[in-house]
Amino acid sequence: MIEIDRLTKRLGDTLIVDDVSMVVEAGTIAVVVGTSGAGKSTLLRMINRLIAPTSGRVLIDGQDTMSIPEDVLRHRLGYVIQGNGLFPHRTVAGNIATVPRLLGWDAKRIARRVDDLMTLFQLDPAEFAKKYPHELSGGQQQRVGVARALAAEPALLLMDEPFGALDPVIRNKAQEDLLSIQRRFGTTIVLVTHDMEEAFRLGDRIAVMDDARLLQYGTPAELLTRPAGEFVERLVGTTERPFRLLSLTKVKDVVEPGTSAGQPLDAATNLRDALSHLMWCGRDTLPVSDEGGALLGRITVEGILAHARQPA
Ligand SMILES: Nc1ncnc2c1ncn2[C@@H]1O[C@H](COP(=O)(O)OP(=O)(O)OP(=O)(O)O)[C@@H](O)[C@H]1O
Repeated sequence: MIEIDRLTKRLGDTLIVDDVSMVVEAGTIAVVVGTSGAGKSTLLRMINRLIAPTSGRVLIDGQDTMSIPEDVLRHRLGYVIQGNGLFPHRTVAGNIATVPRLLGWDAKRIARRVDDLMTLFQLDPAEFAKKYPHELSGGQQQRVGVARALAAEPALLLMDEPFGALDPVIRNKAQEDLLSIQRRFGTTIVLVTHDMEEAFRLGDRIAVMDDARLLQYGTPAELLTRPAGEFVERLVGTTERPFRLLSLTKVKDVVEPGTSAGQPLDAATNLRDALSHLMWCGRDTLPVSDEGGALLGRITVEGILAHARQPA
């Protein structure tokens, strides 16, 4: 768990981060969004003490970070920066092995970990381990950047626009990879992004910053249904709001009794995808099944729209 307690950064007369408090529960993802220059990166860097706060504190699992030696802290907190920051003269394997080497892991354990991570990120070790960053595409470089940050199995991961340079298709894939890794290891993540779609997709909670201050910190549903003011409302997007709300609910939550013709939809599908699927197939209704294939009932366009009008 990360507790940010009245954290402030002042440079001269300018407040870069102004009295920000928020708690990131263990095993969850907090996404920080906001305008350019709002102080997001500075907030993130104060968590791992790359930037010293003017006042306030950060507690990690109850321990004040000021009482943890800086190098120990940085090894405990994985950190992924904009544009990946890979070492150009180290191979892919060498880059991923950086922190485990610093921590003195034995060679076998490092090799196994590098191999596992490369496989997880769909970079075939036989093909990529000995390549250098400049021989990779932008998307592959970013995946190596995330793999490197995860190498020493940090319980906490700080990510500053980690997928900023990726095109939309690879970006989706990278987000999926991150979510599956986060679920597998129960990693606690603080991620900064400009992309509201990304925030809604990844965030258990979203922090909205503007002009050095934290305007709201809440679940995606809270931001959509109870925005704390006009700025948050505009940022979460008035026109996309019904669709964002739909993407927060699963088919299993609005399944109706009854049967229907057609190929069943998986109950874990979100309502936004379900609606576009129904429209694509030109149907008003489809059966719903669980992951084992057992039929649970049906979903209707009418039921989805009723939910969009009246979110739970
Ligand atoms: N070392 C510094 N000296 C002077 N000003 C700084 C310094 N570091 C940051 N700032 C200013 O503080 C403000 C916040 O910067 P920060 O990078 O935290 O914002 P951000 O929300 O991450 O922005 P972006 O989304 O553009 O990356 C900016 O106006 C920036 O110019």
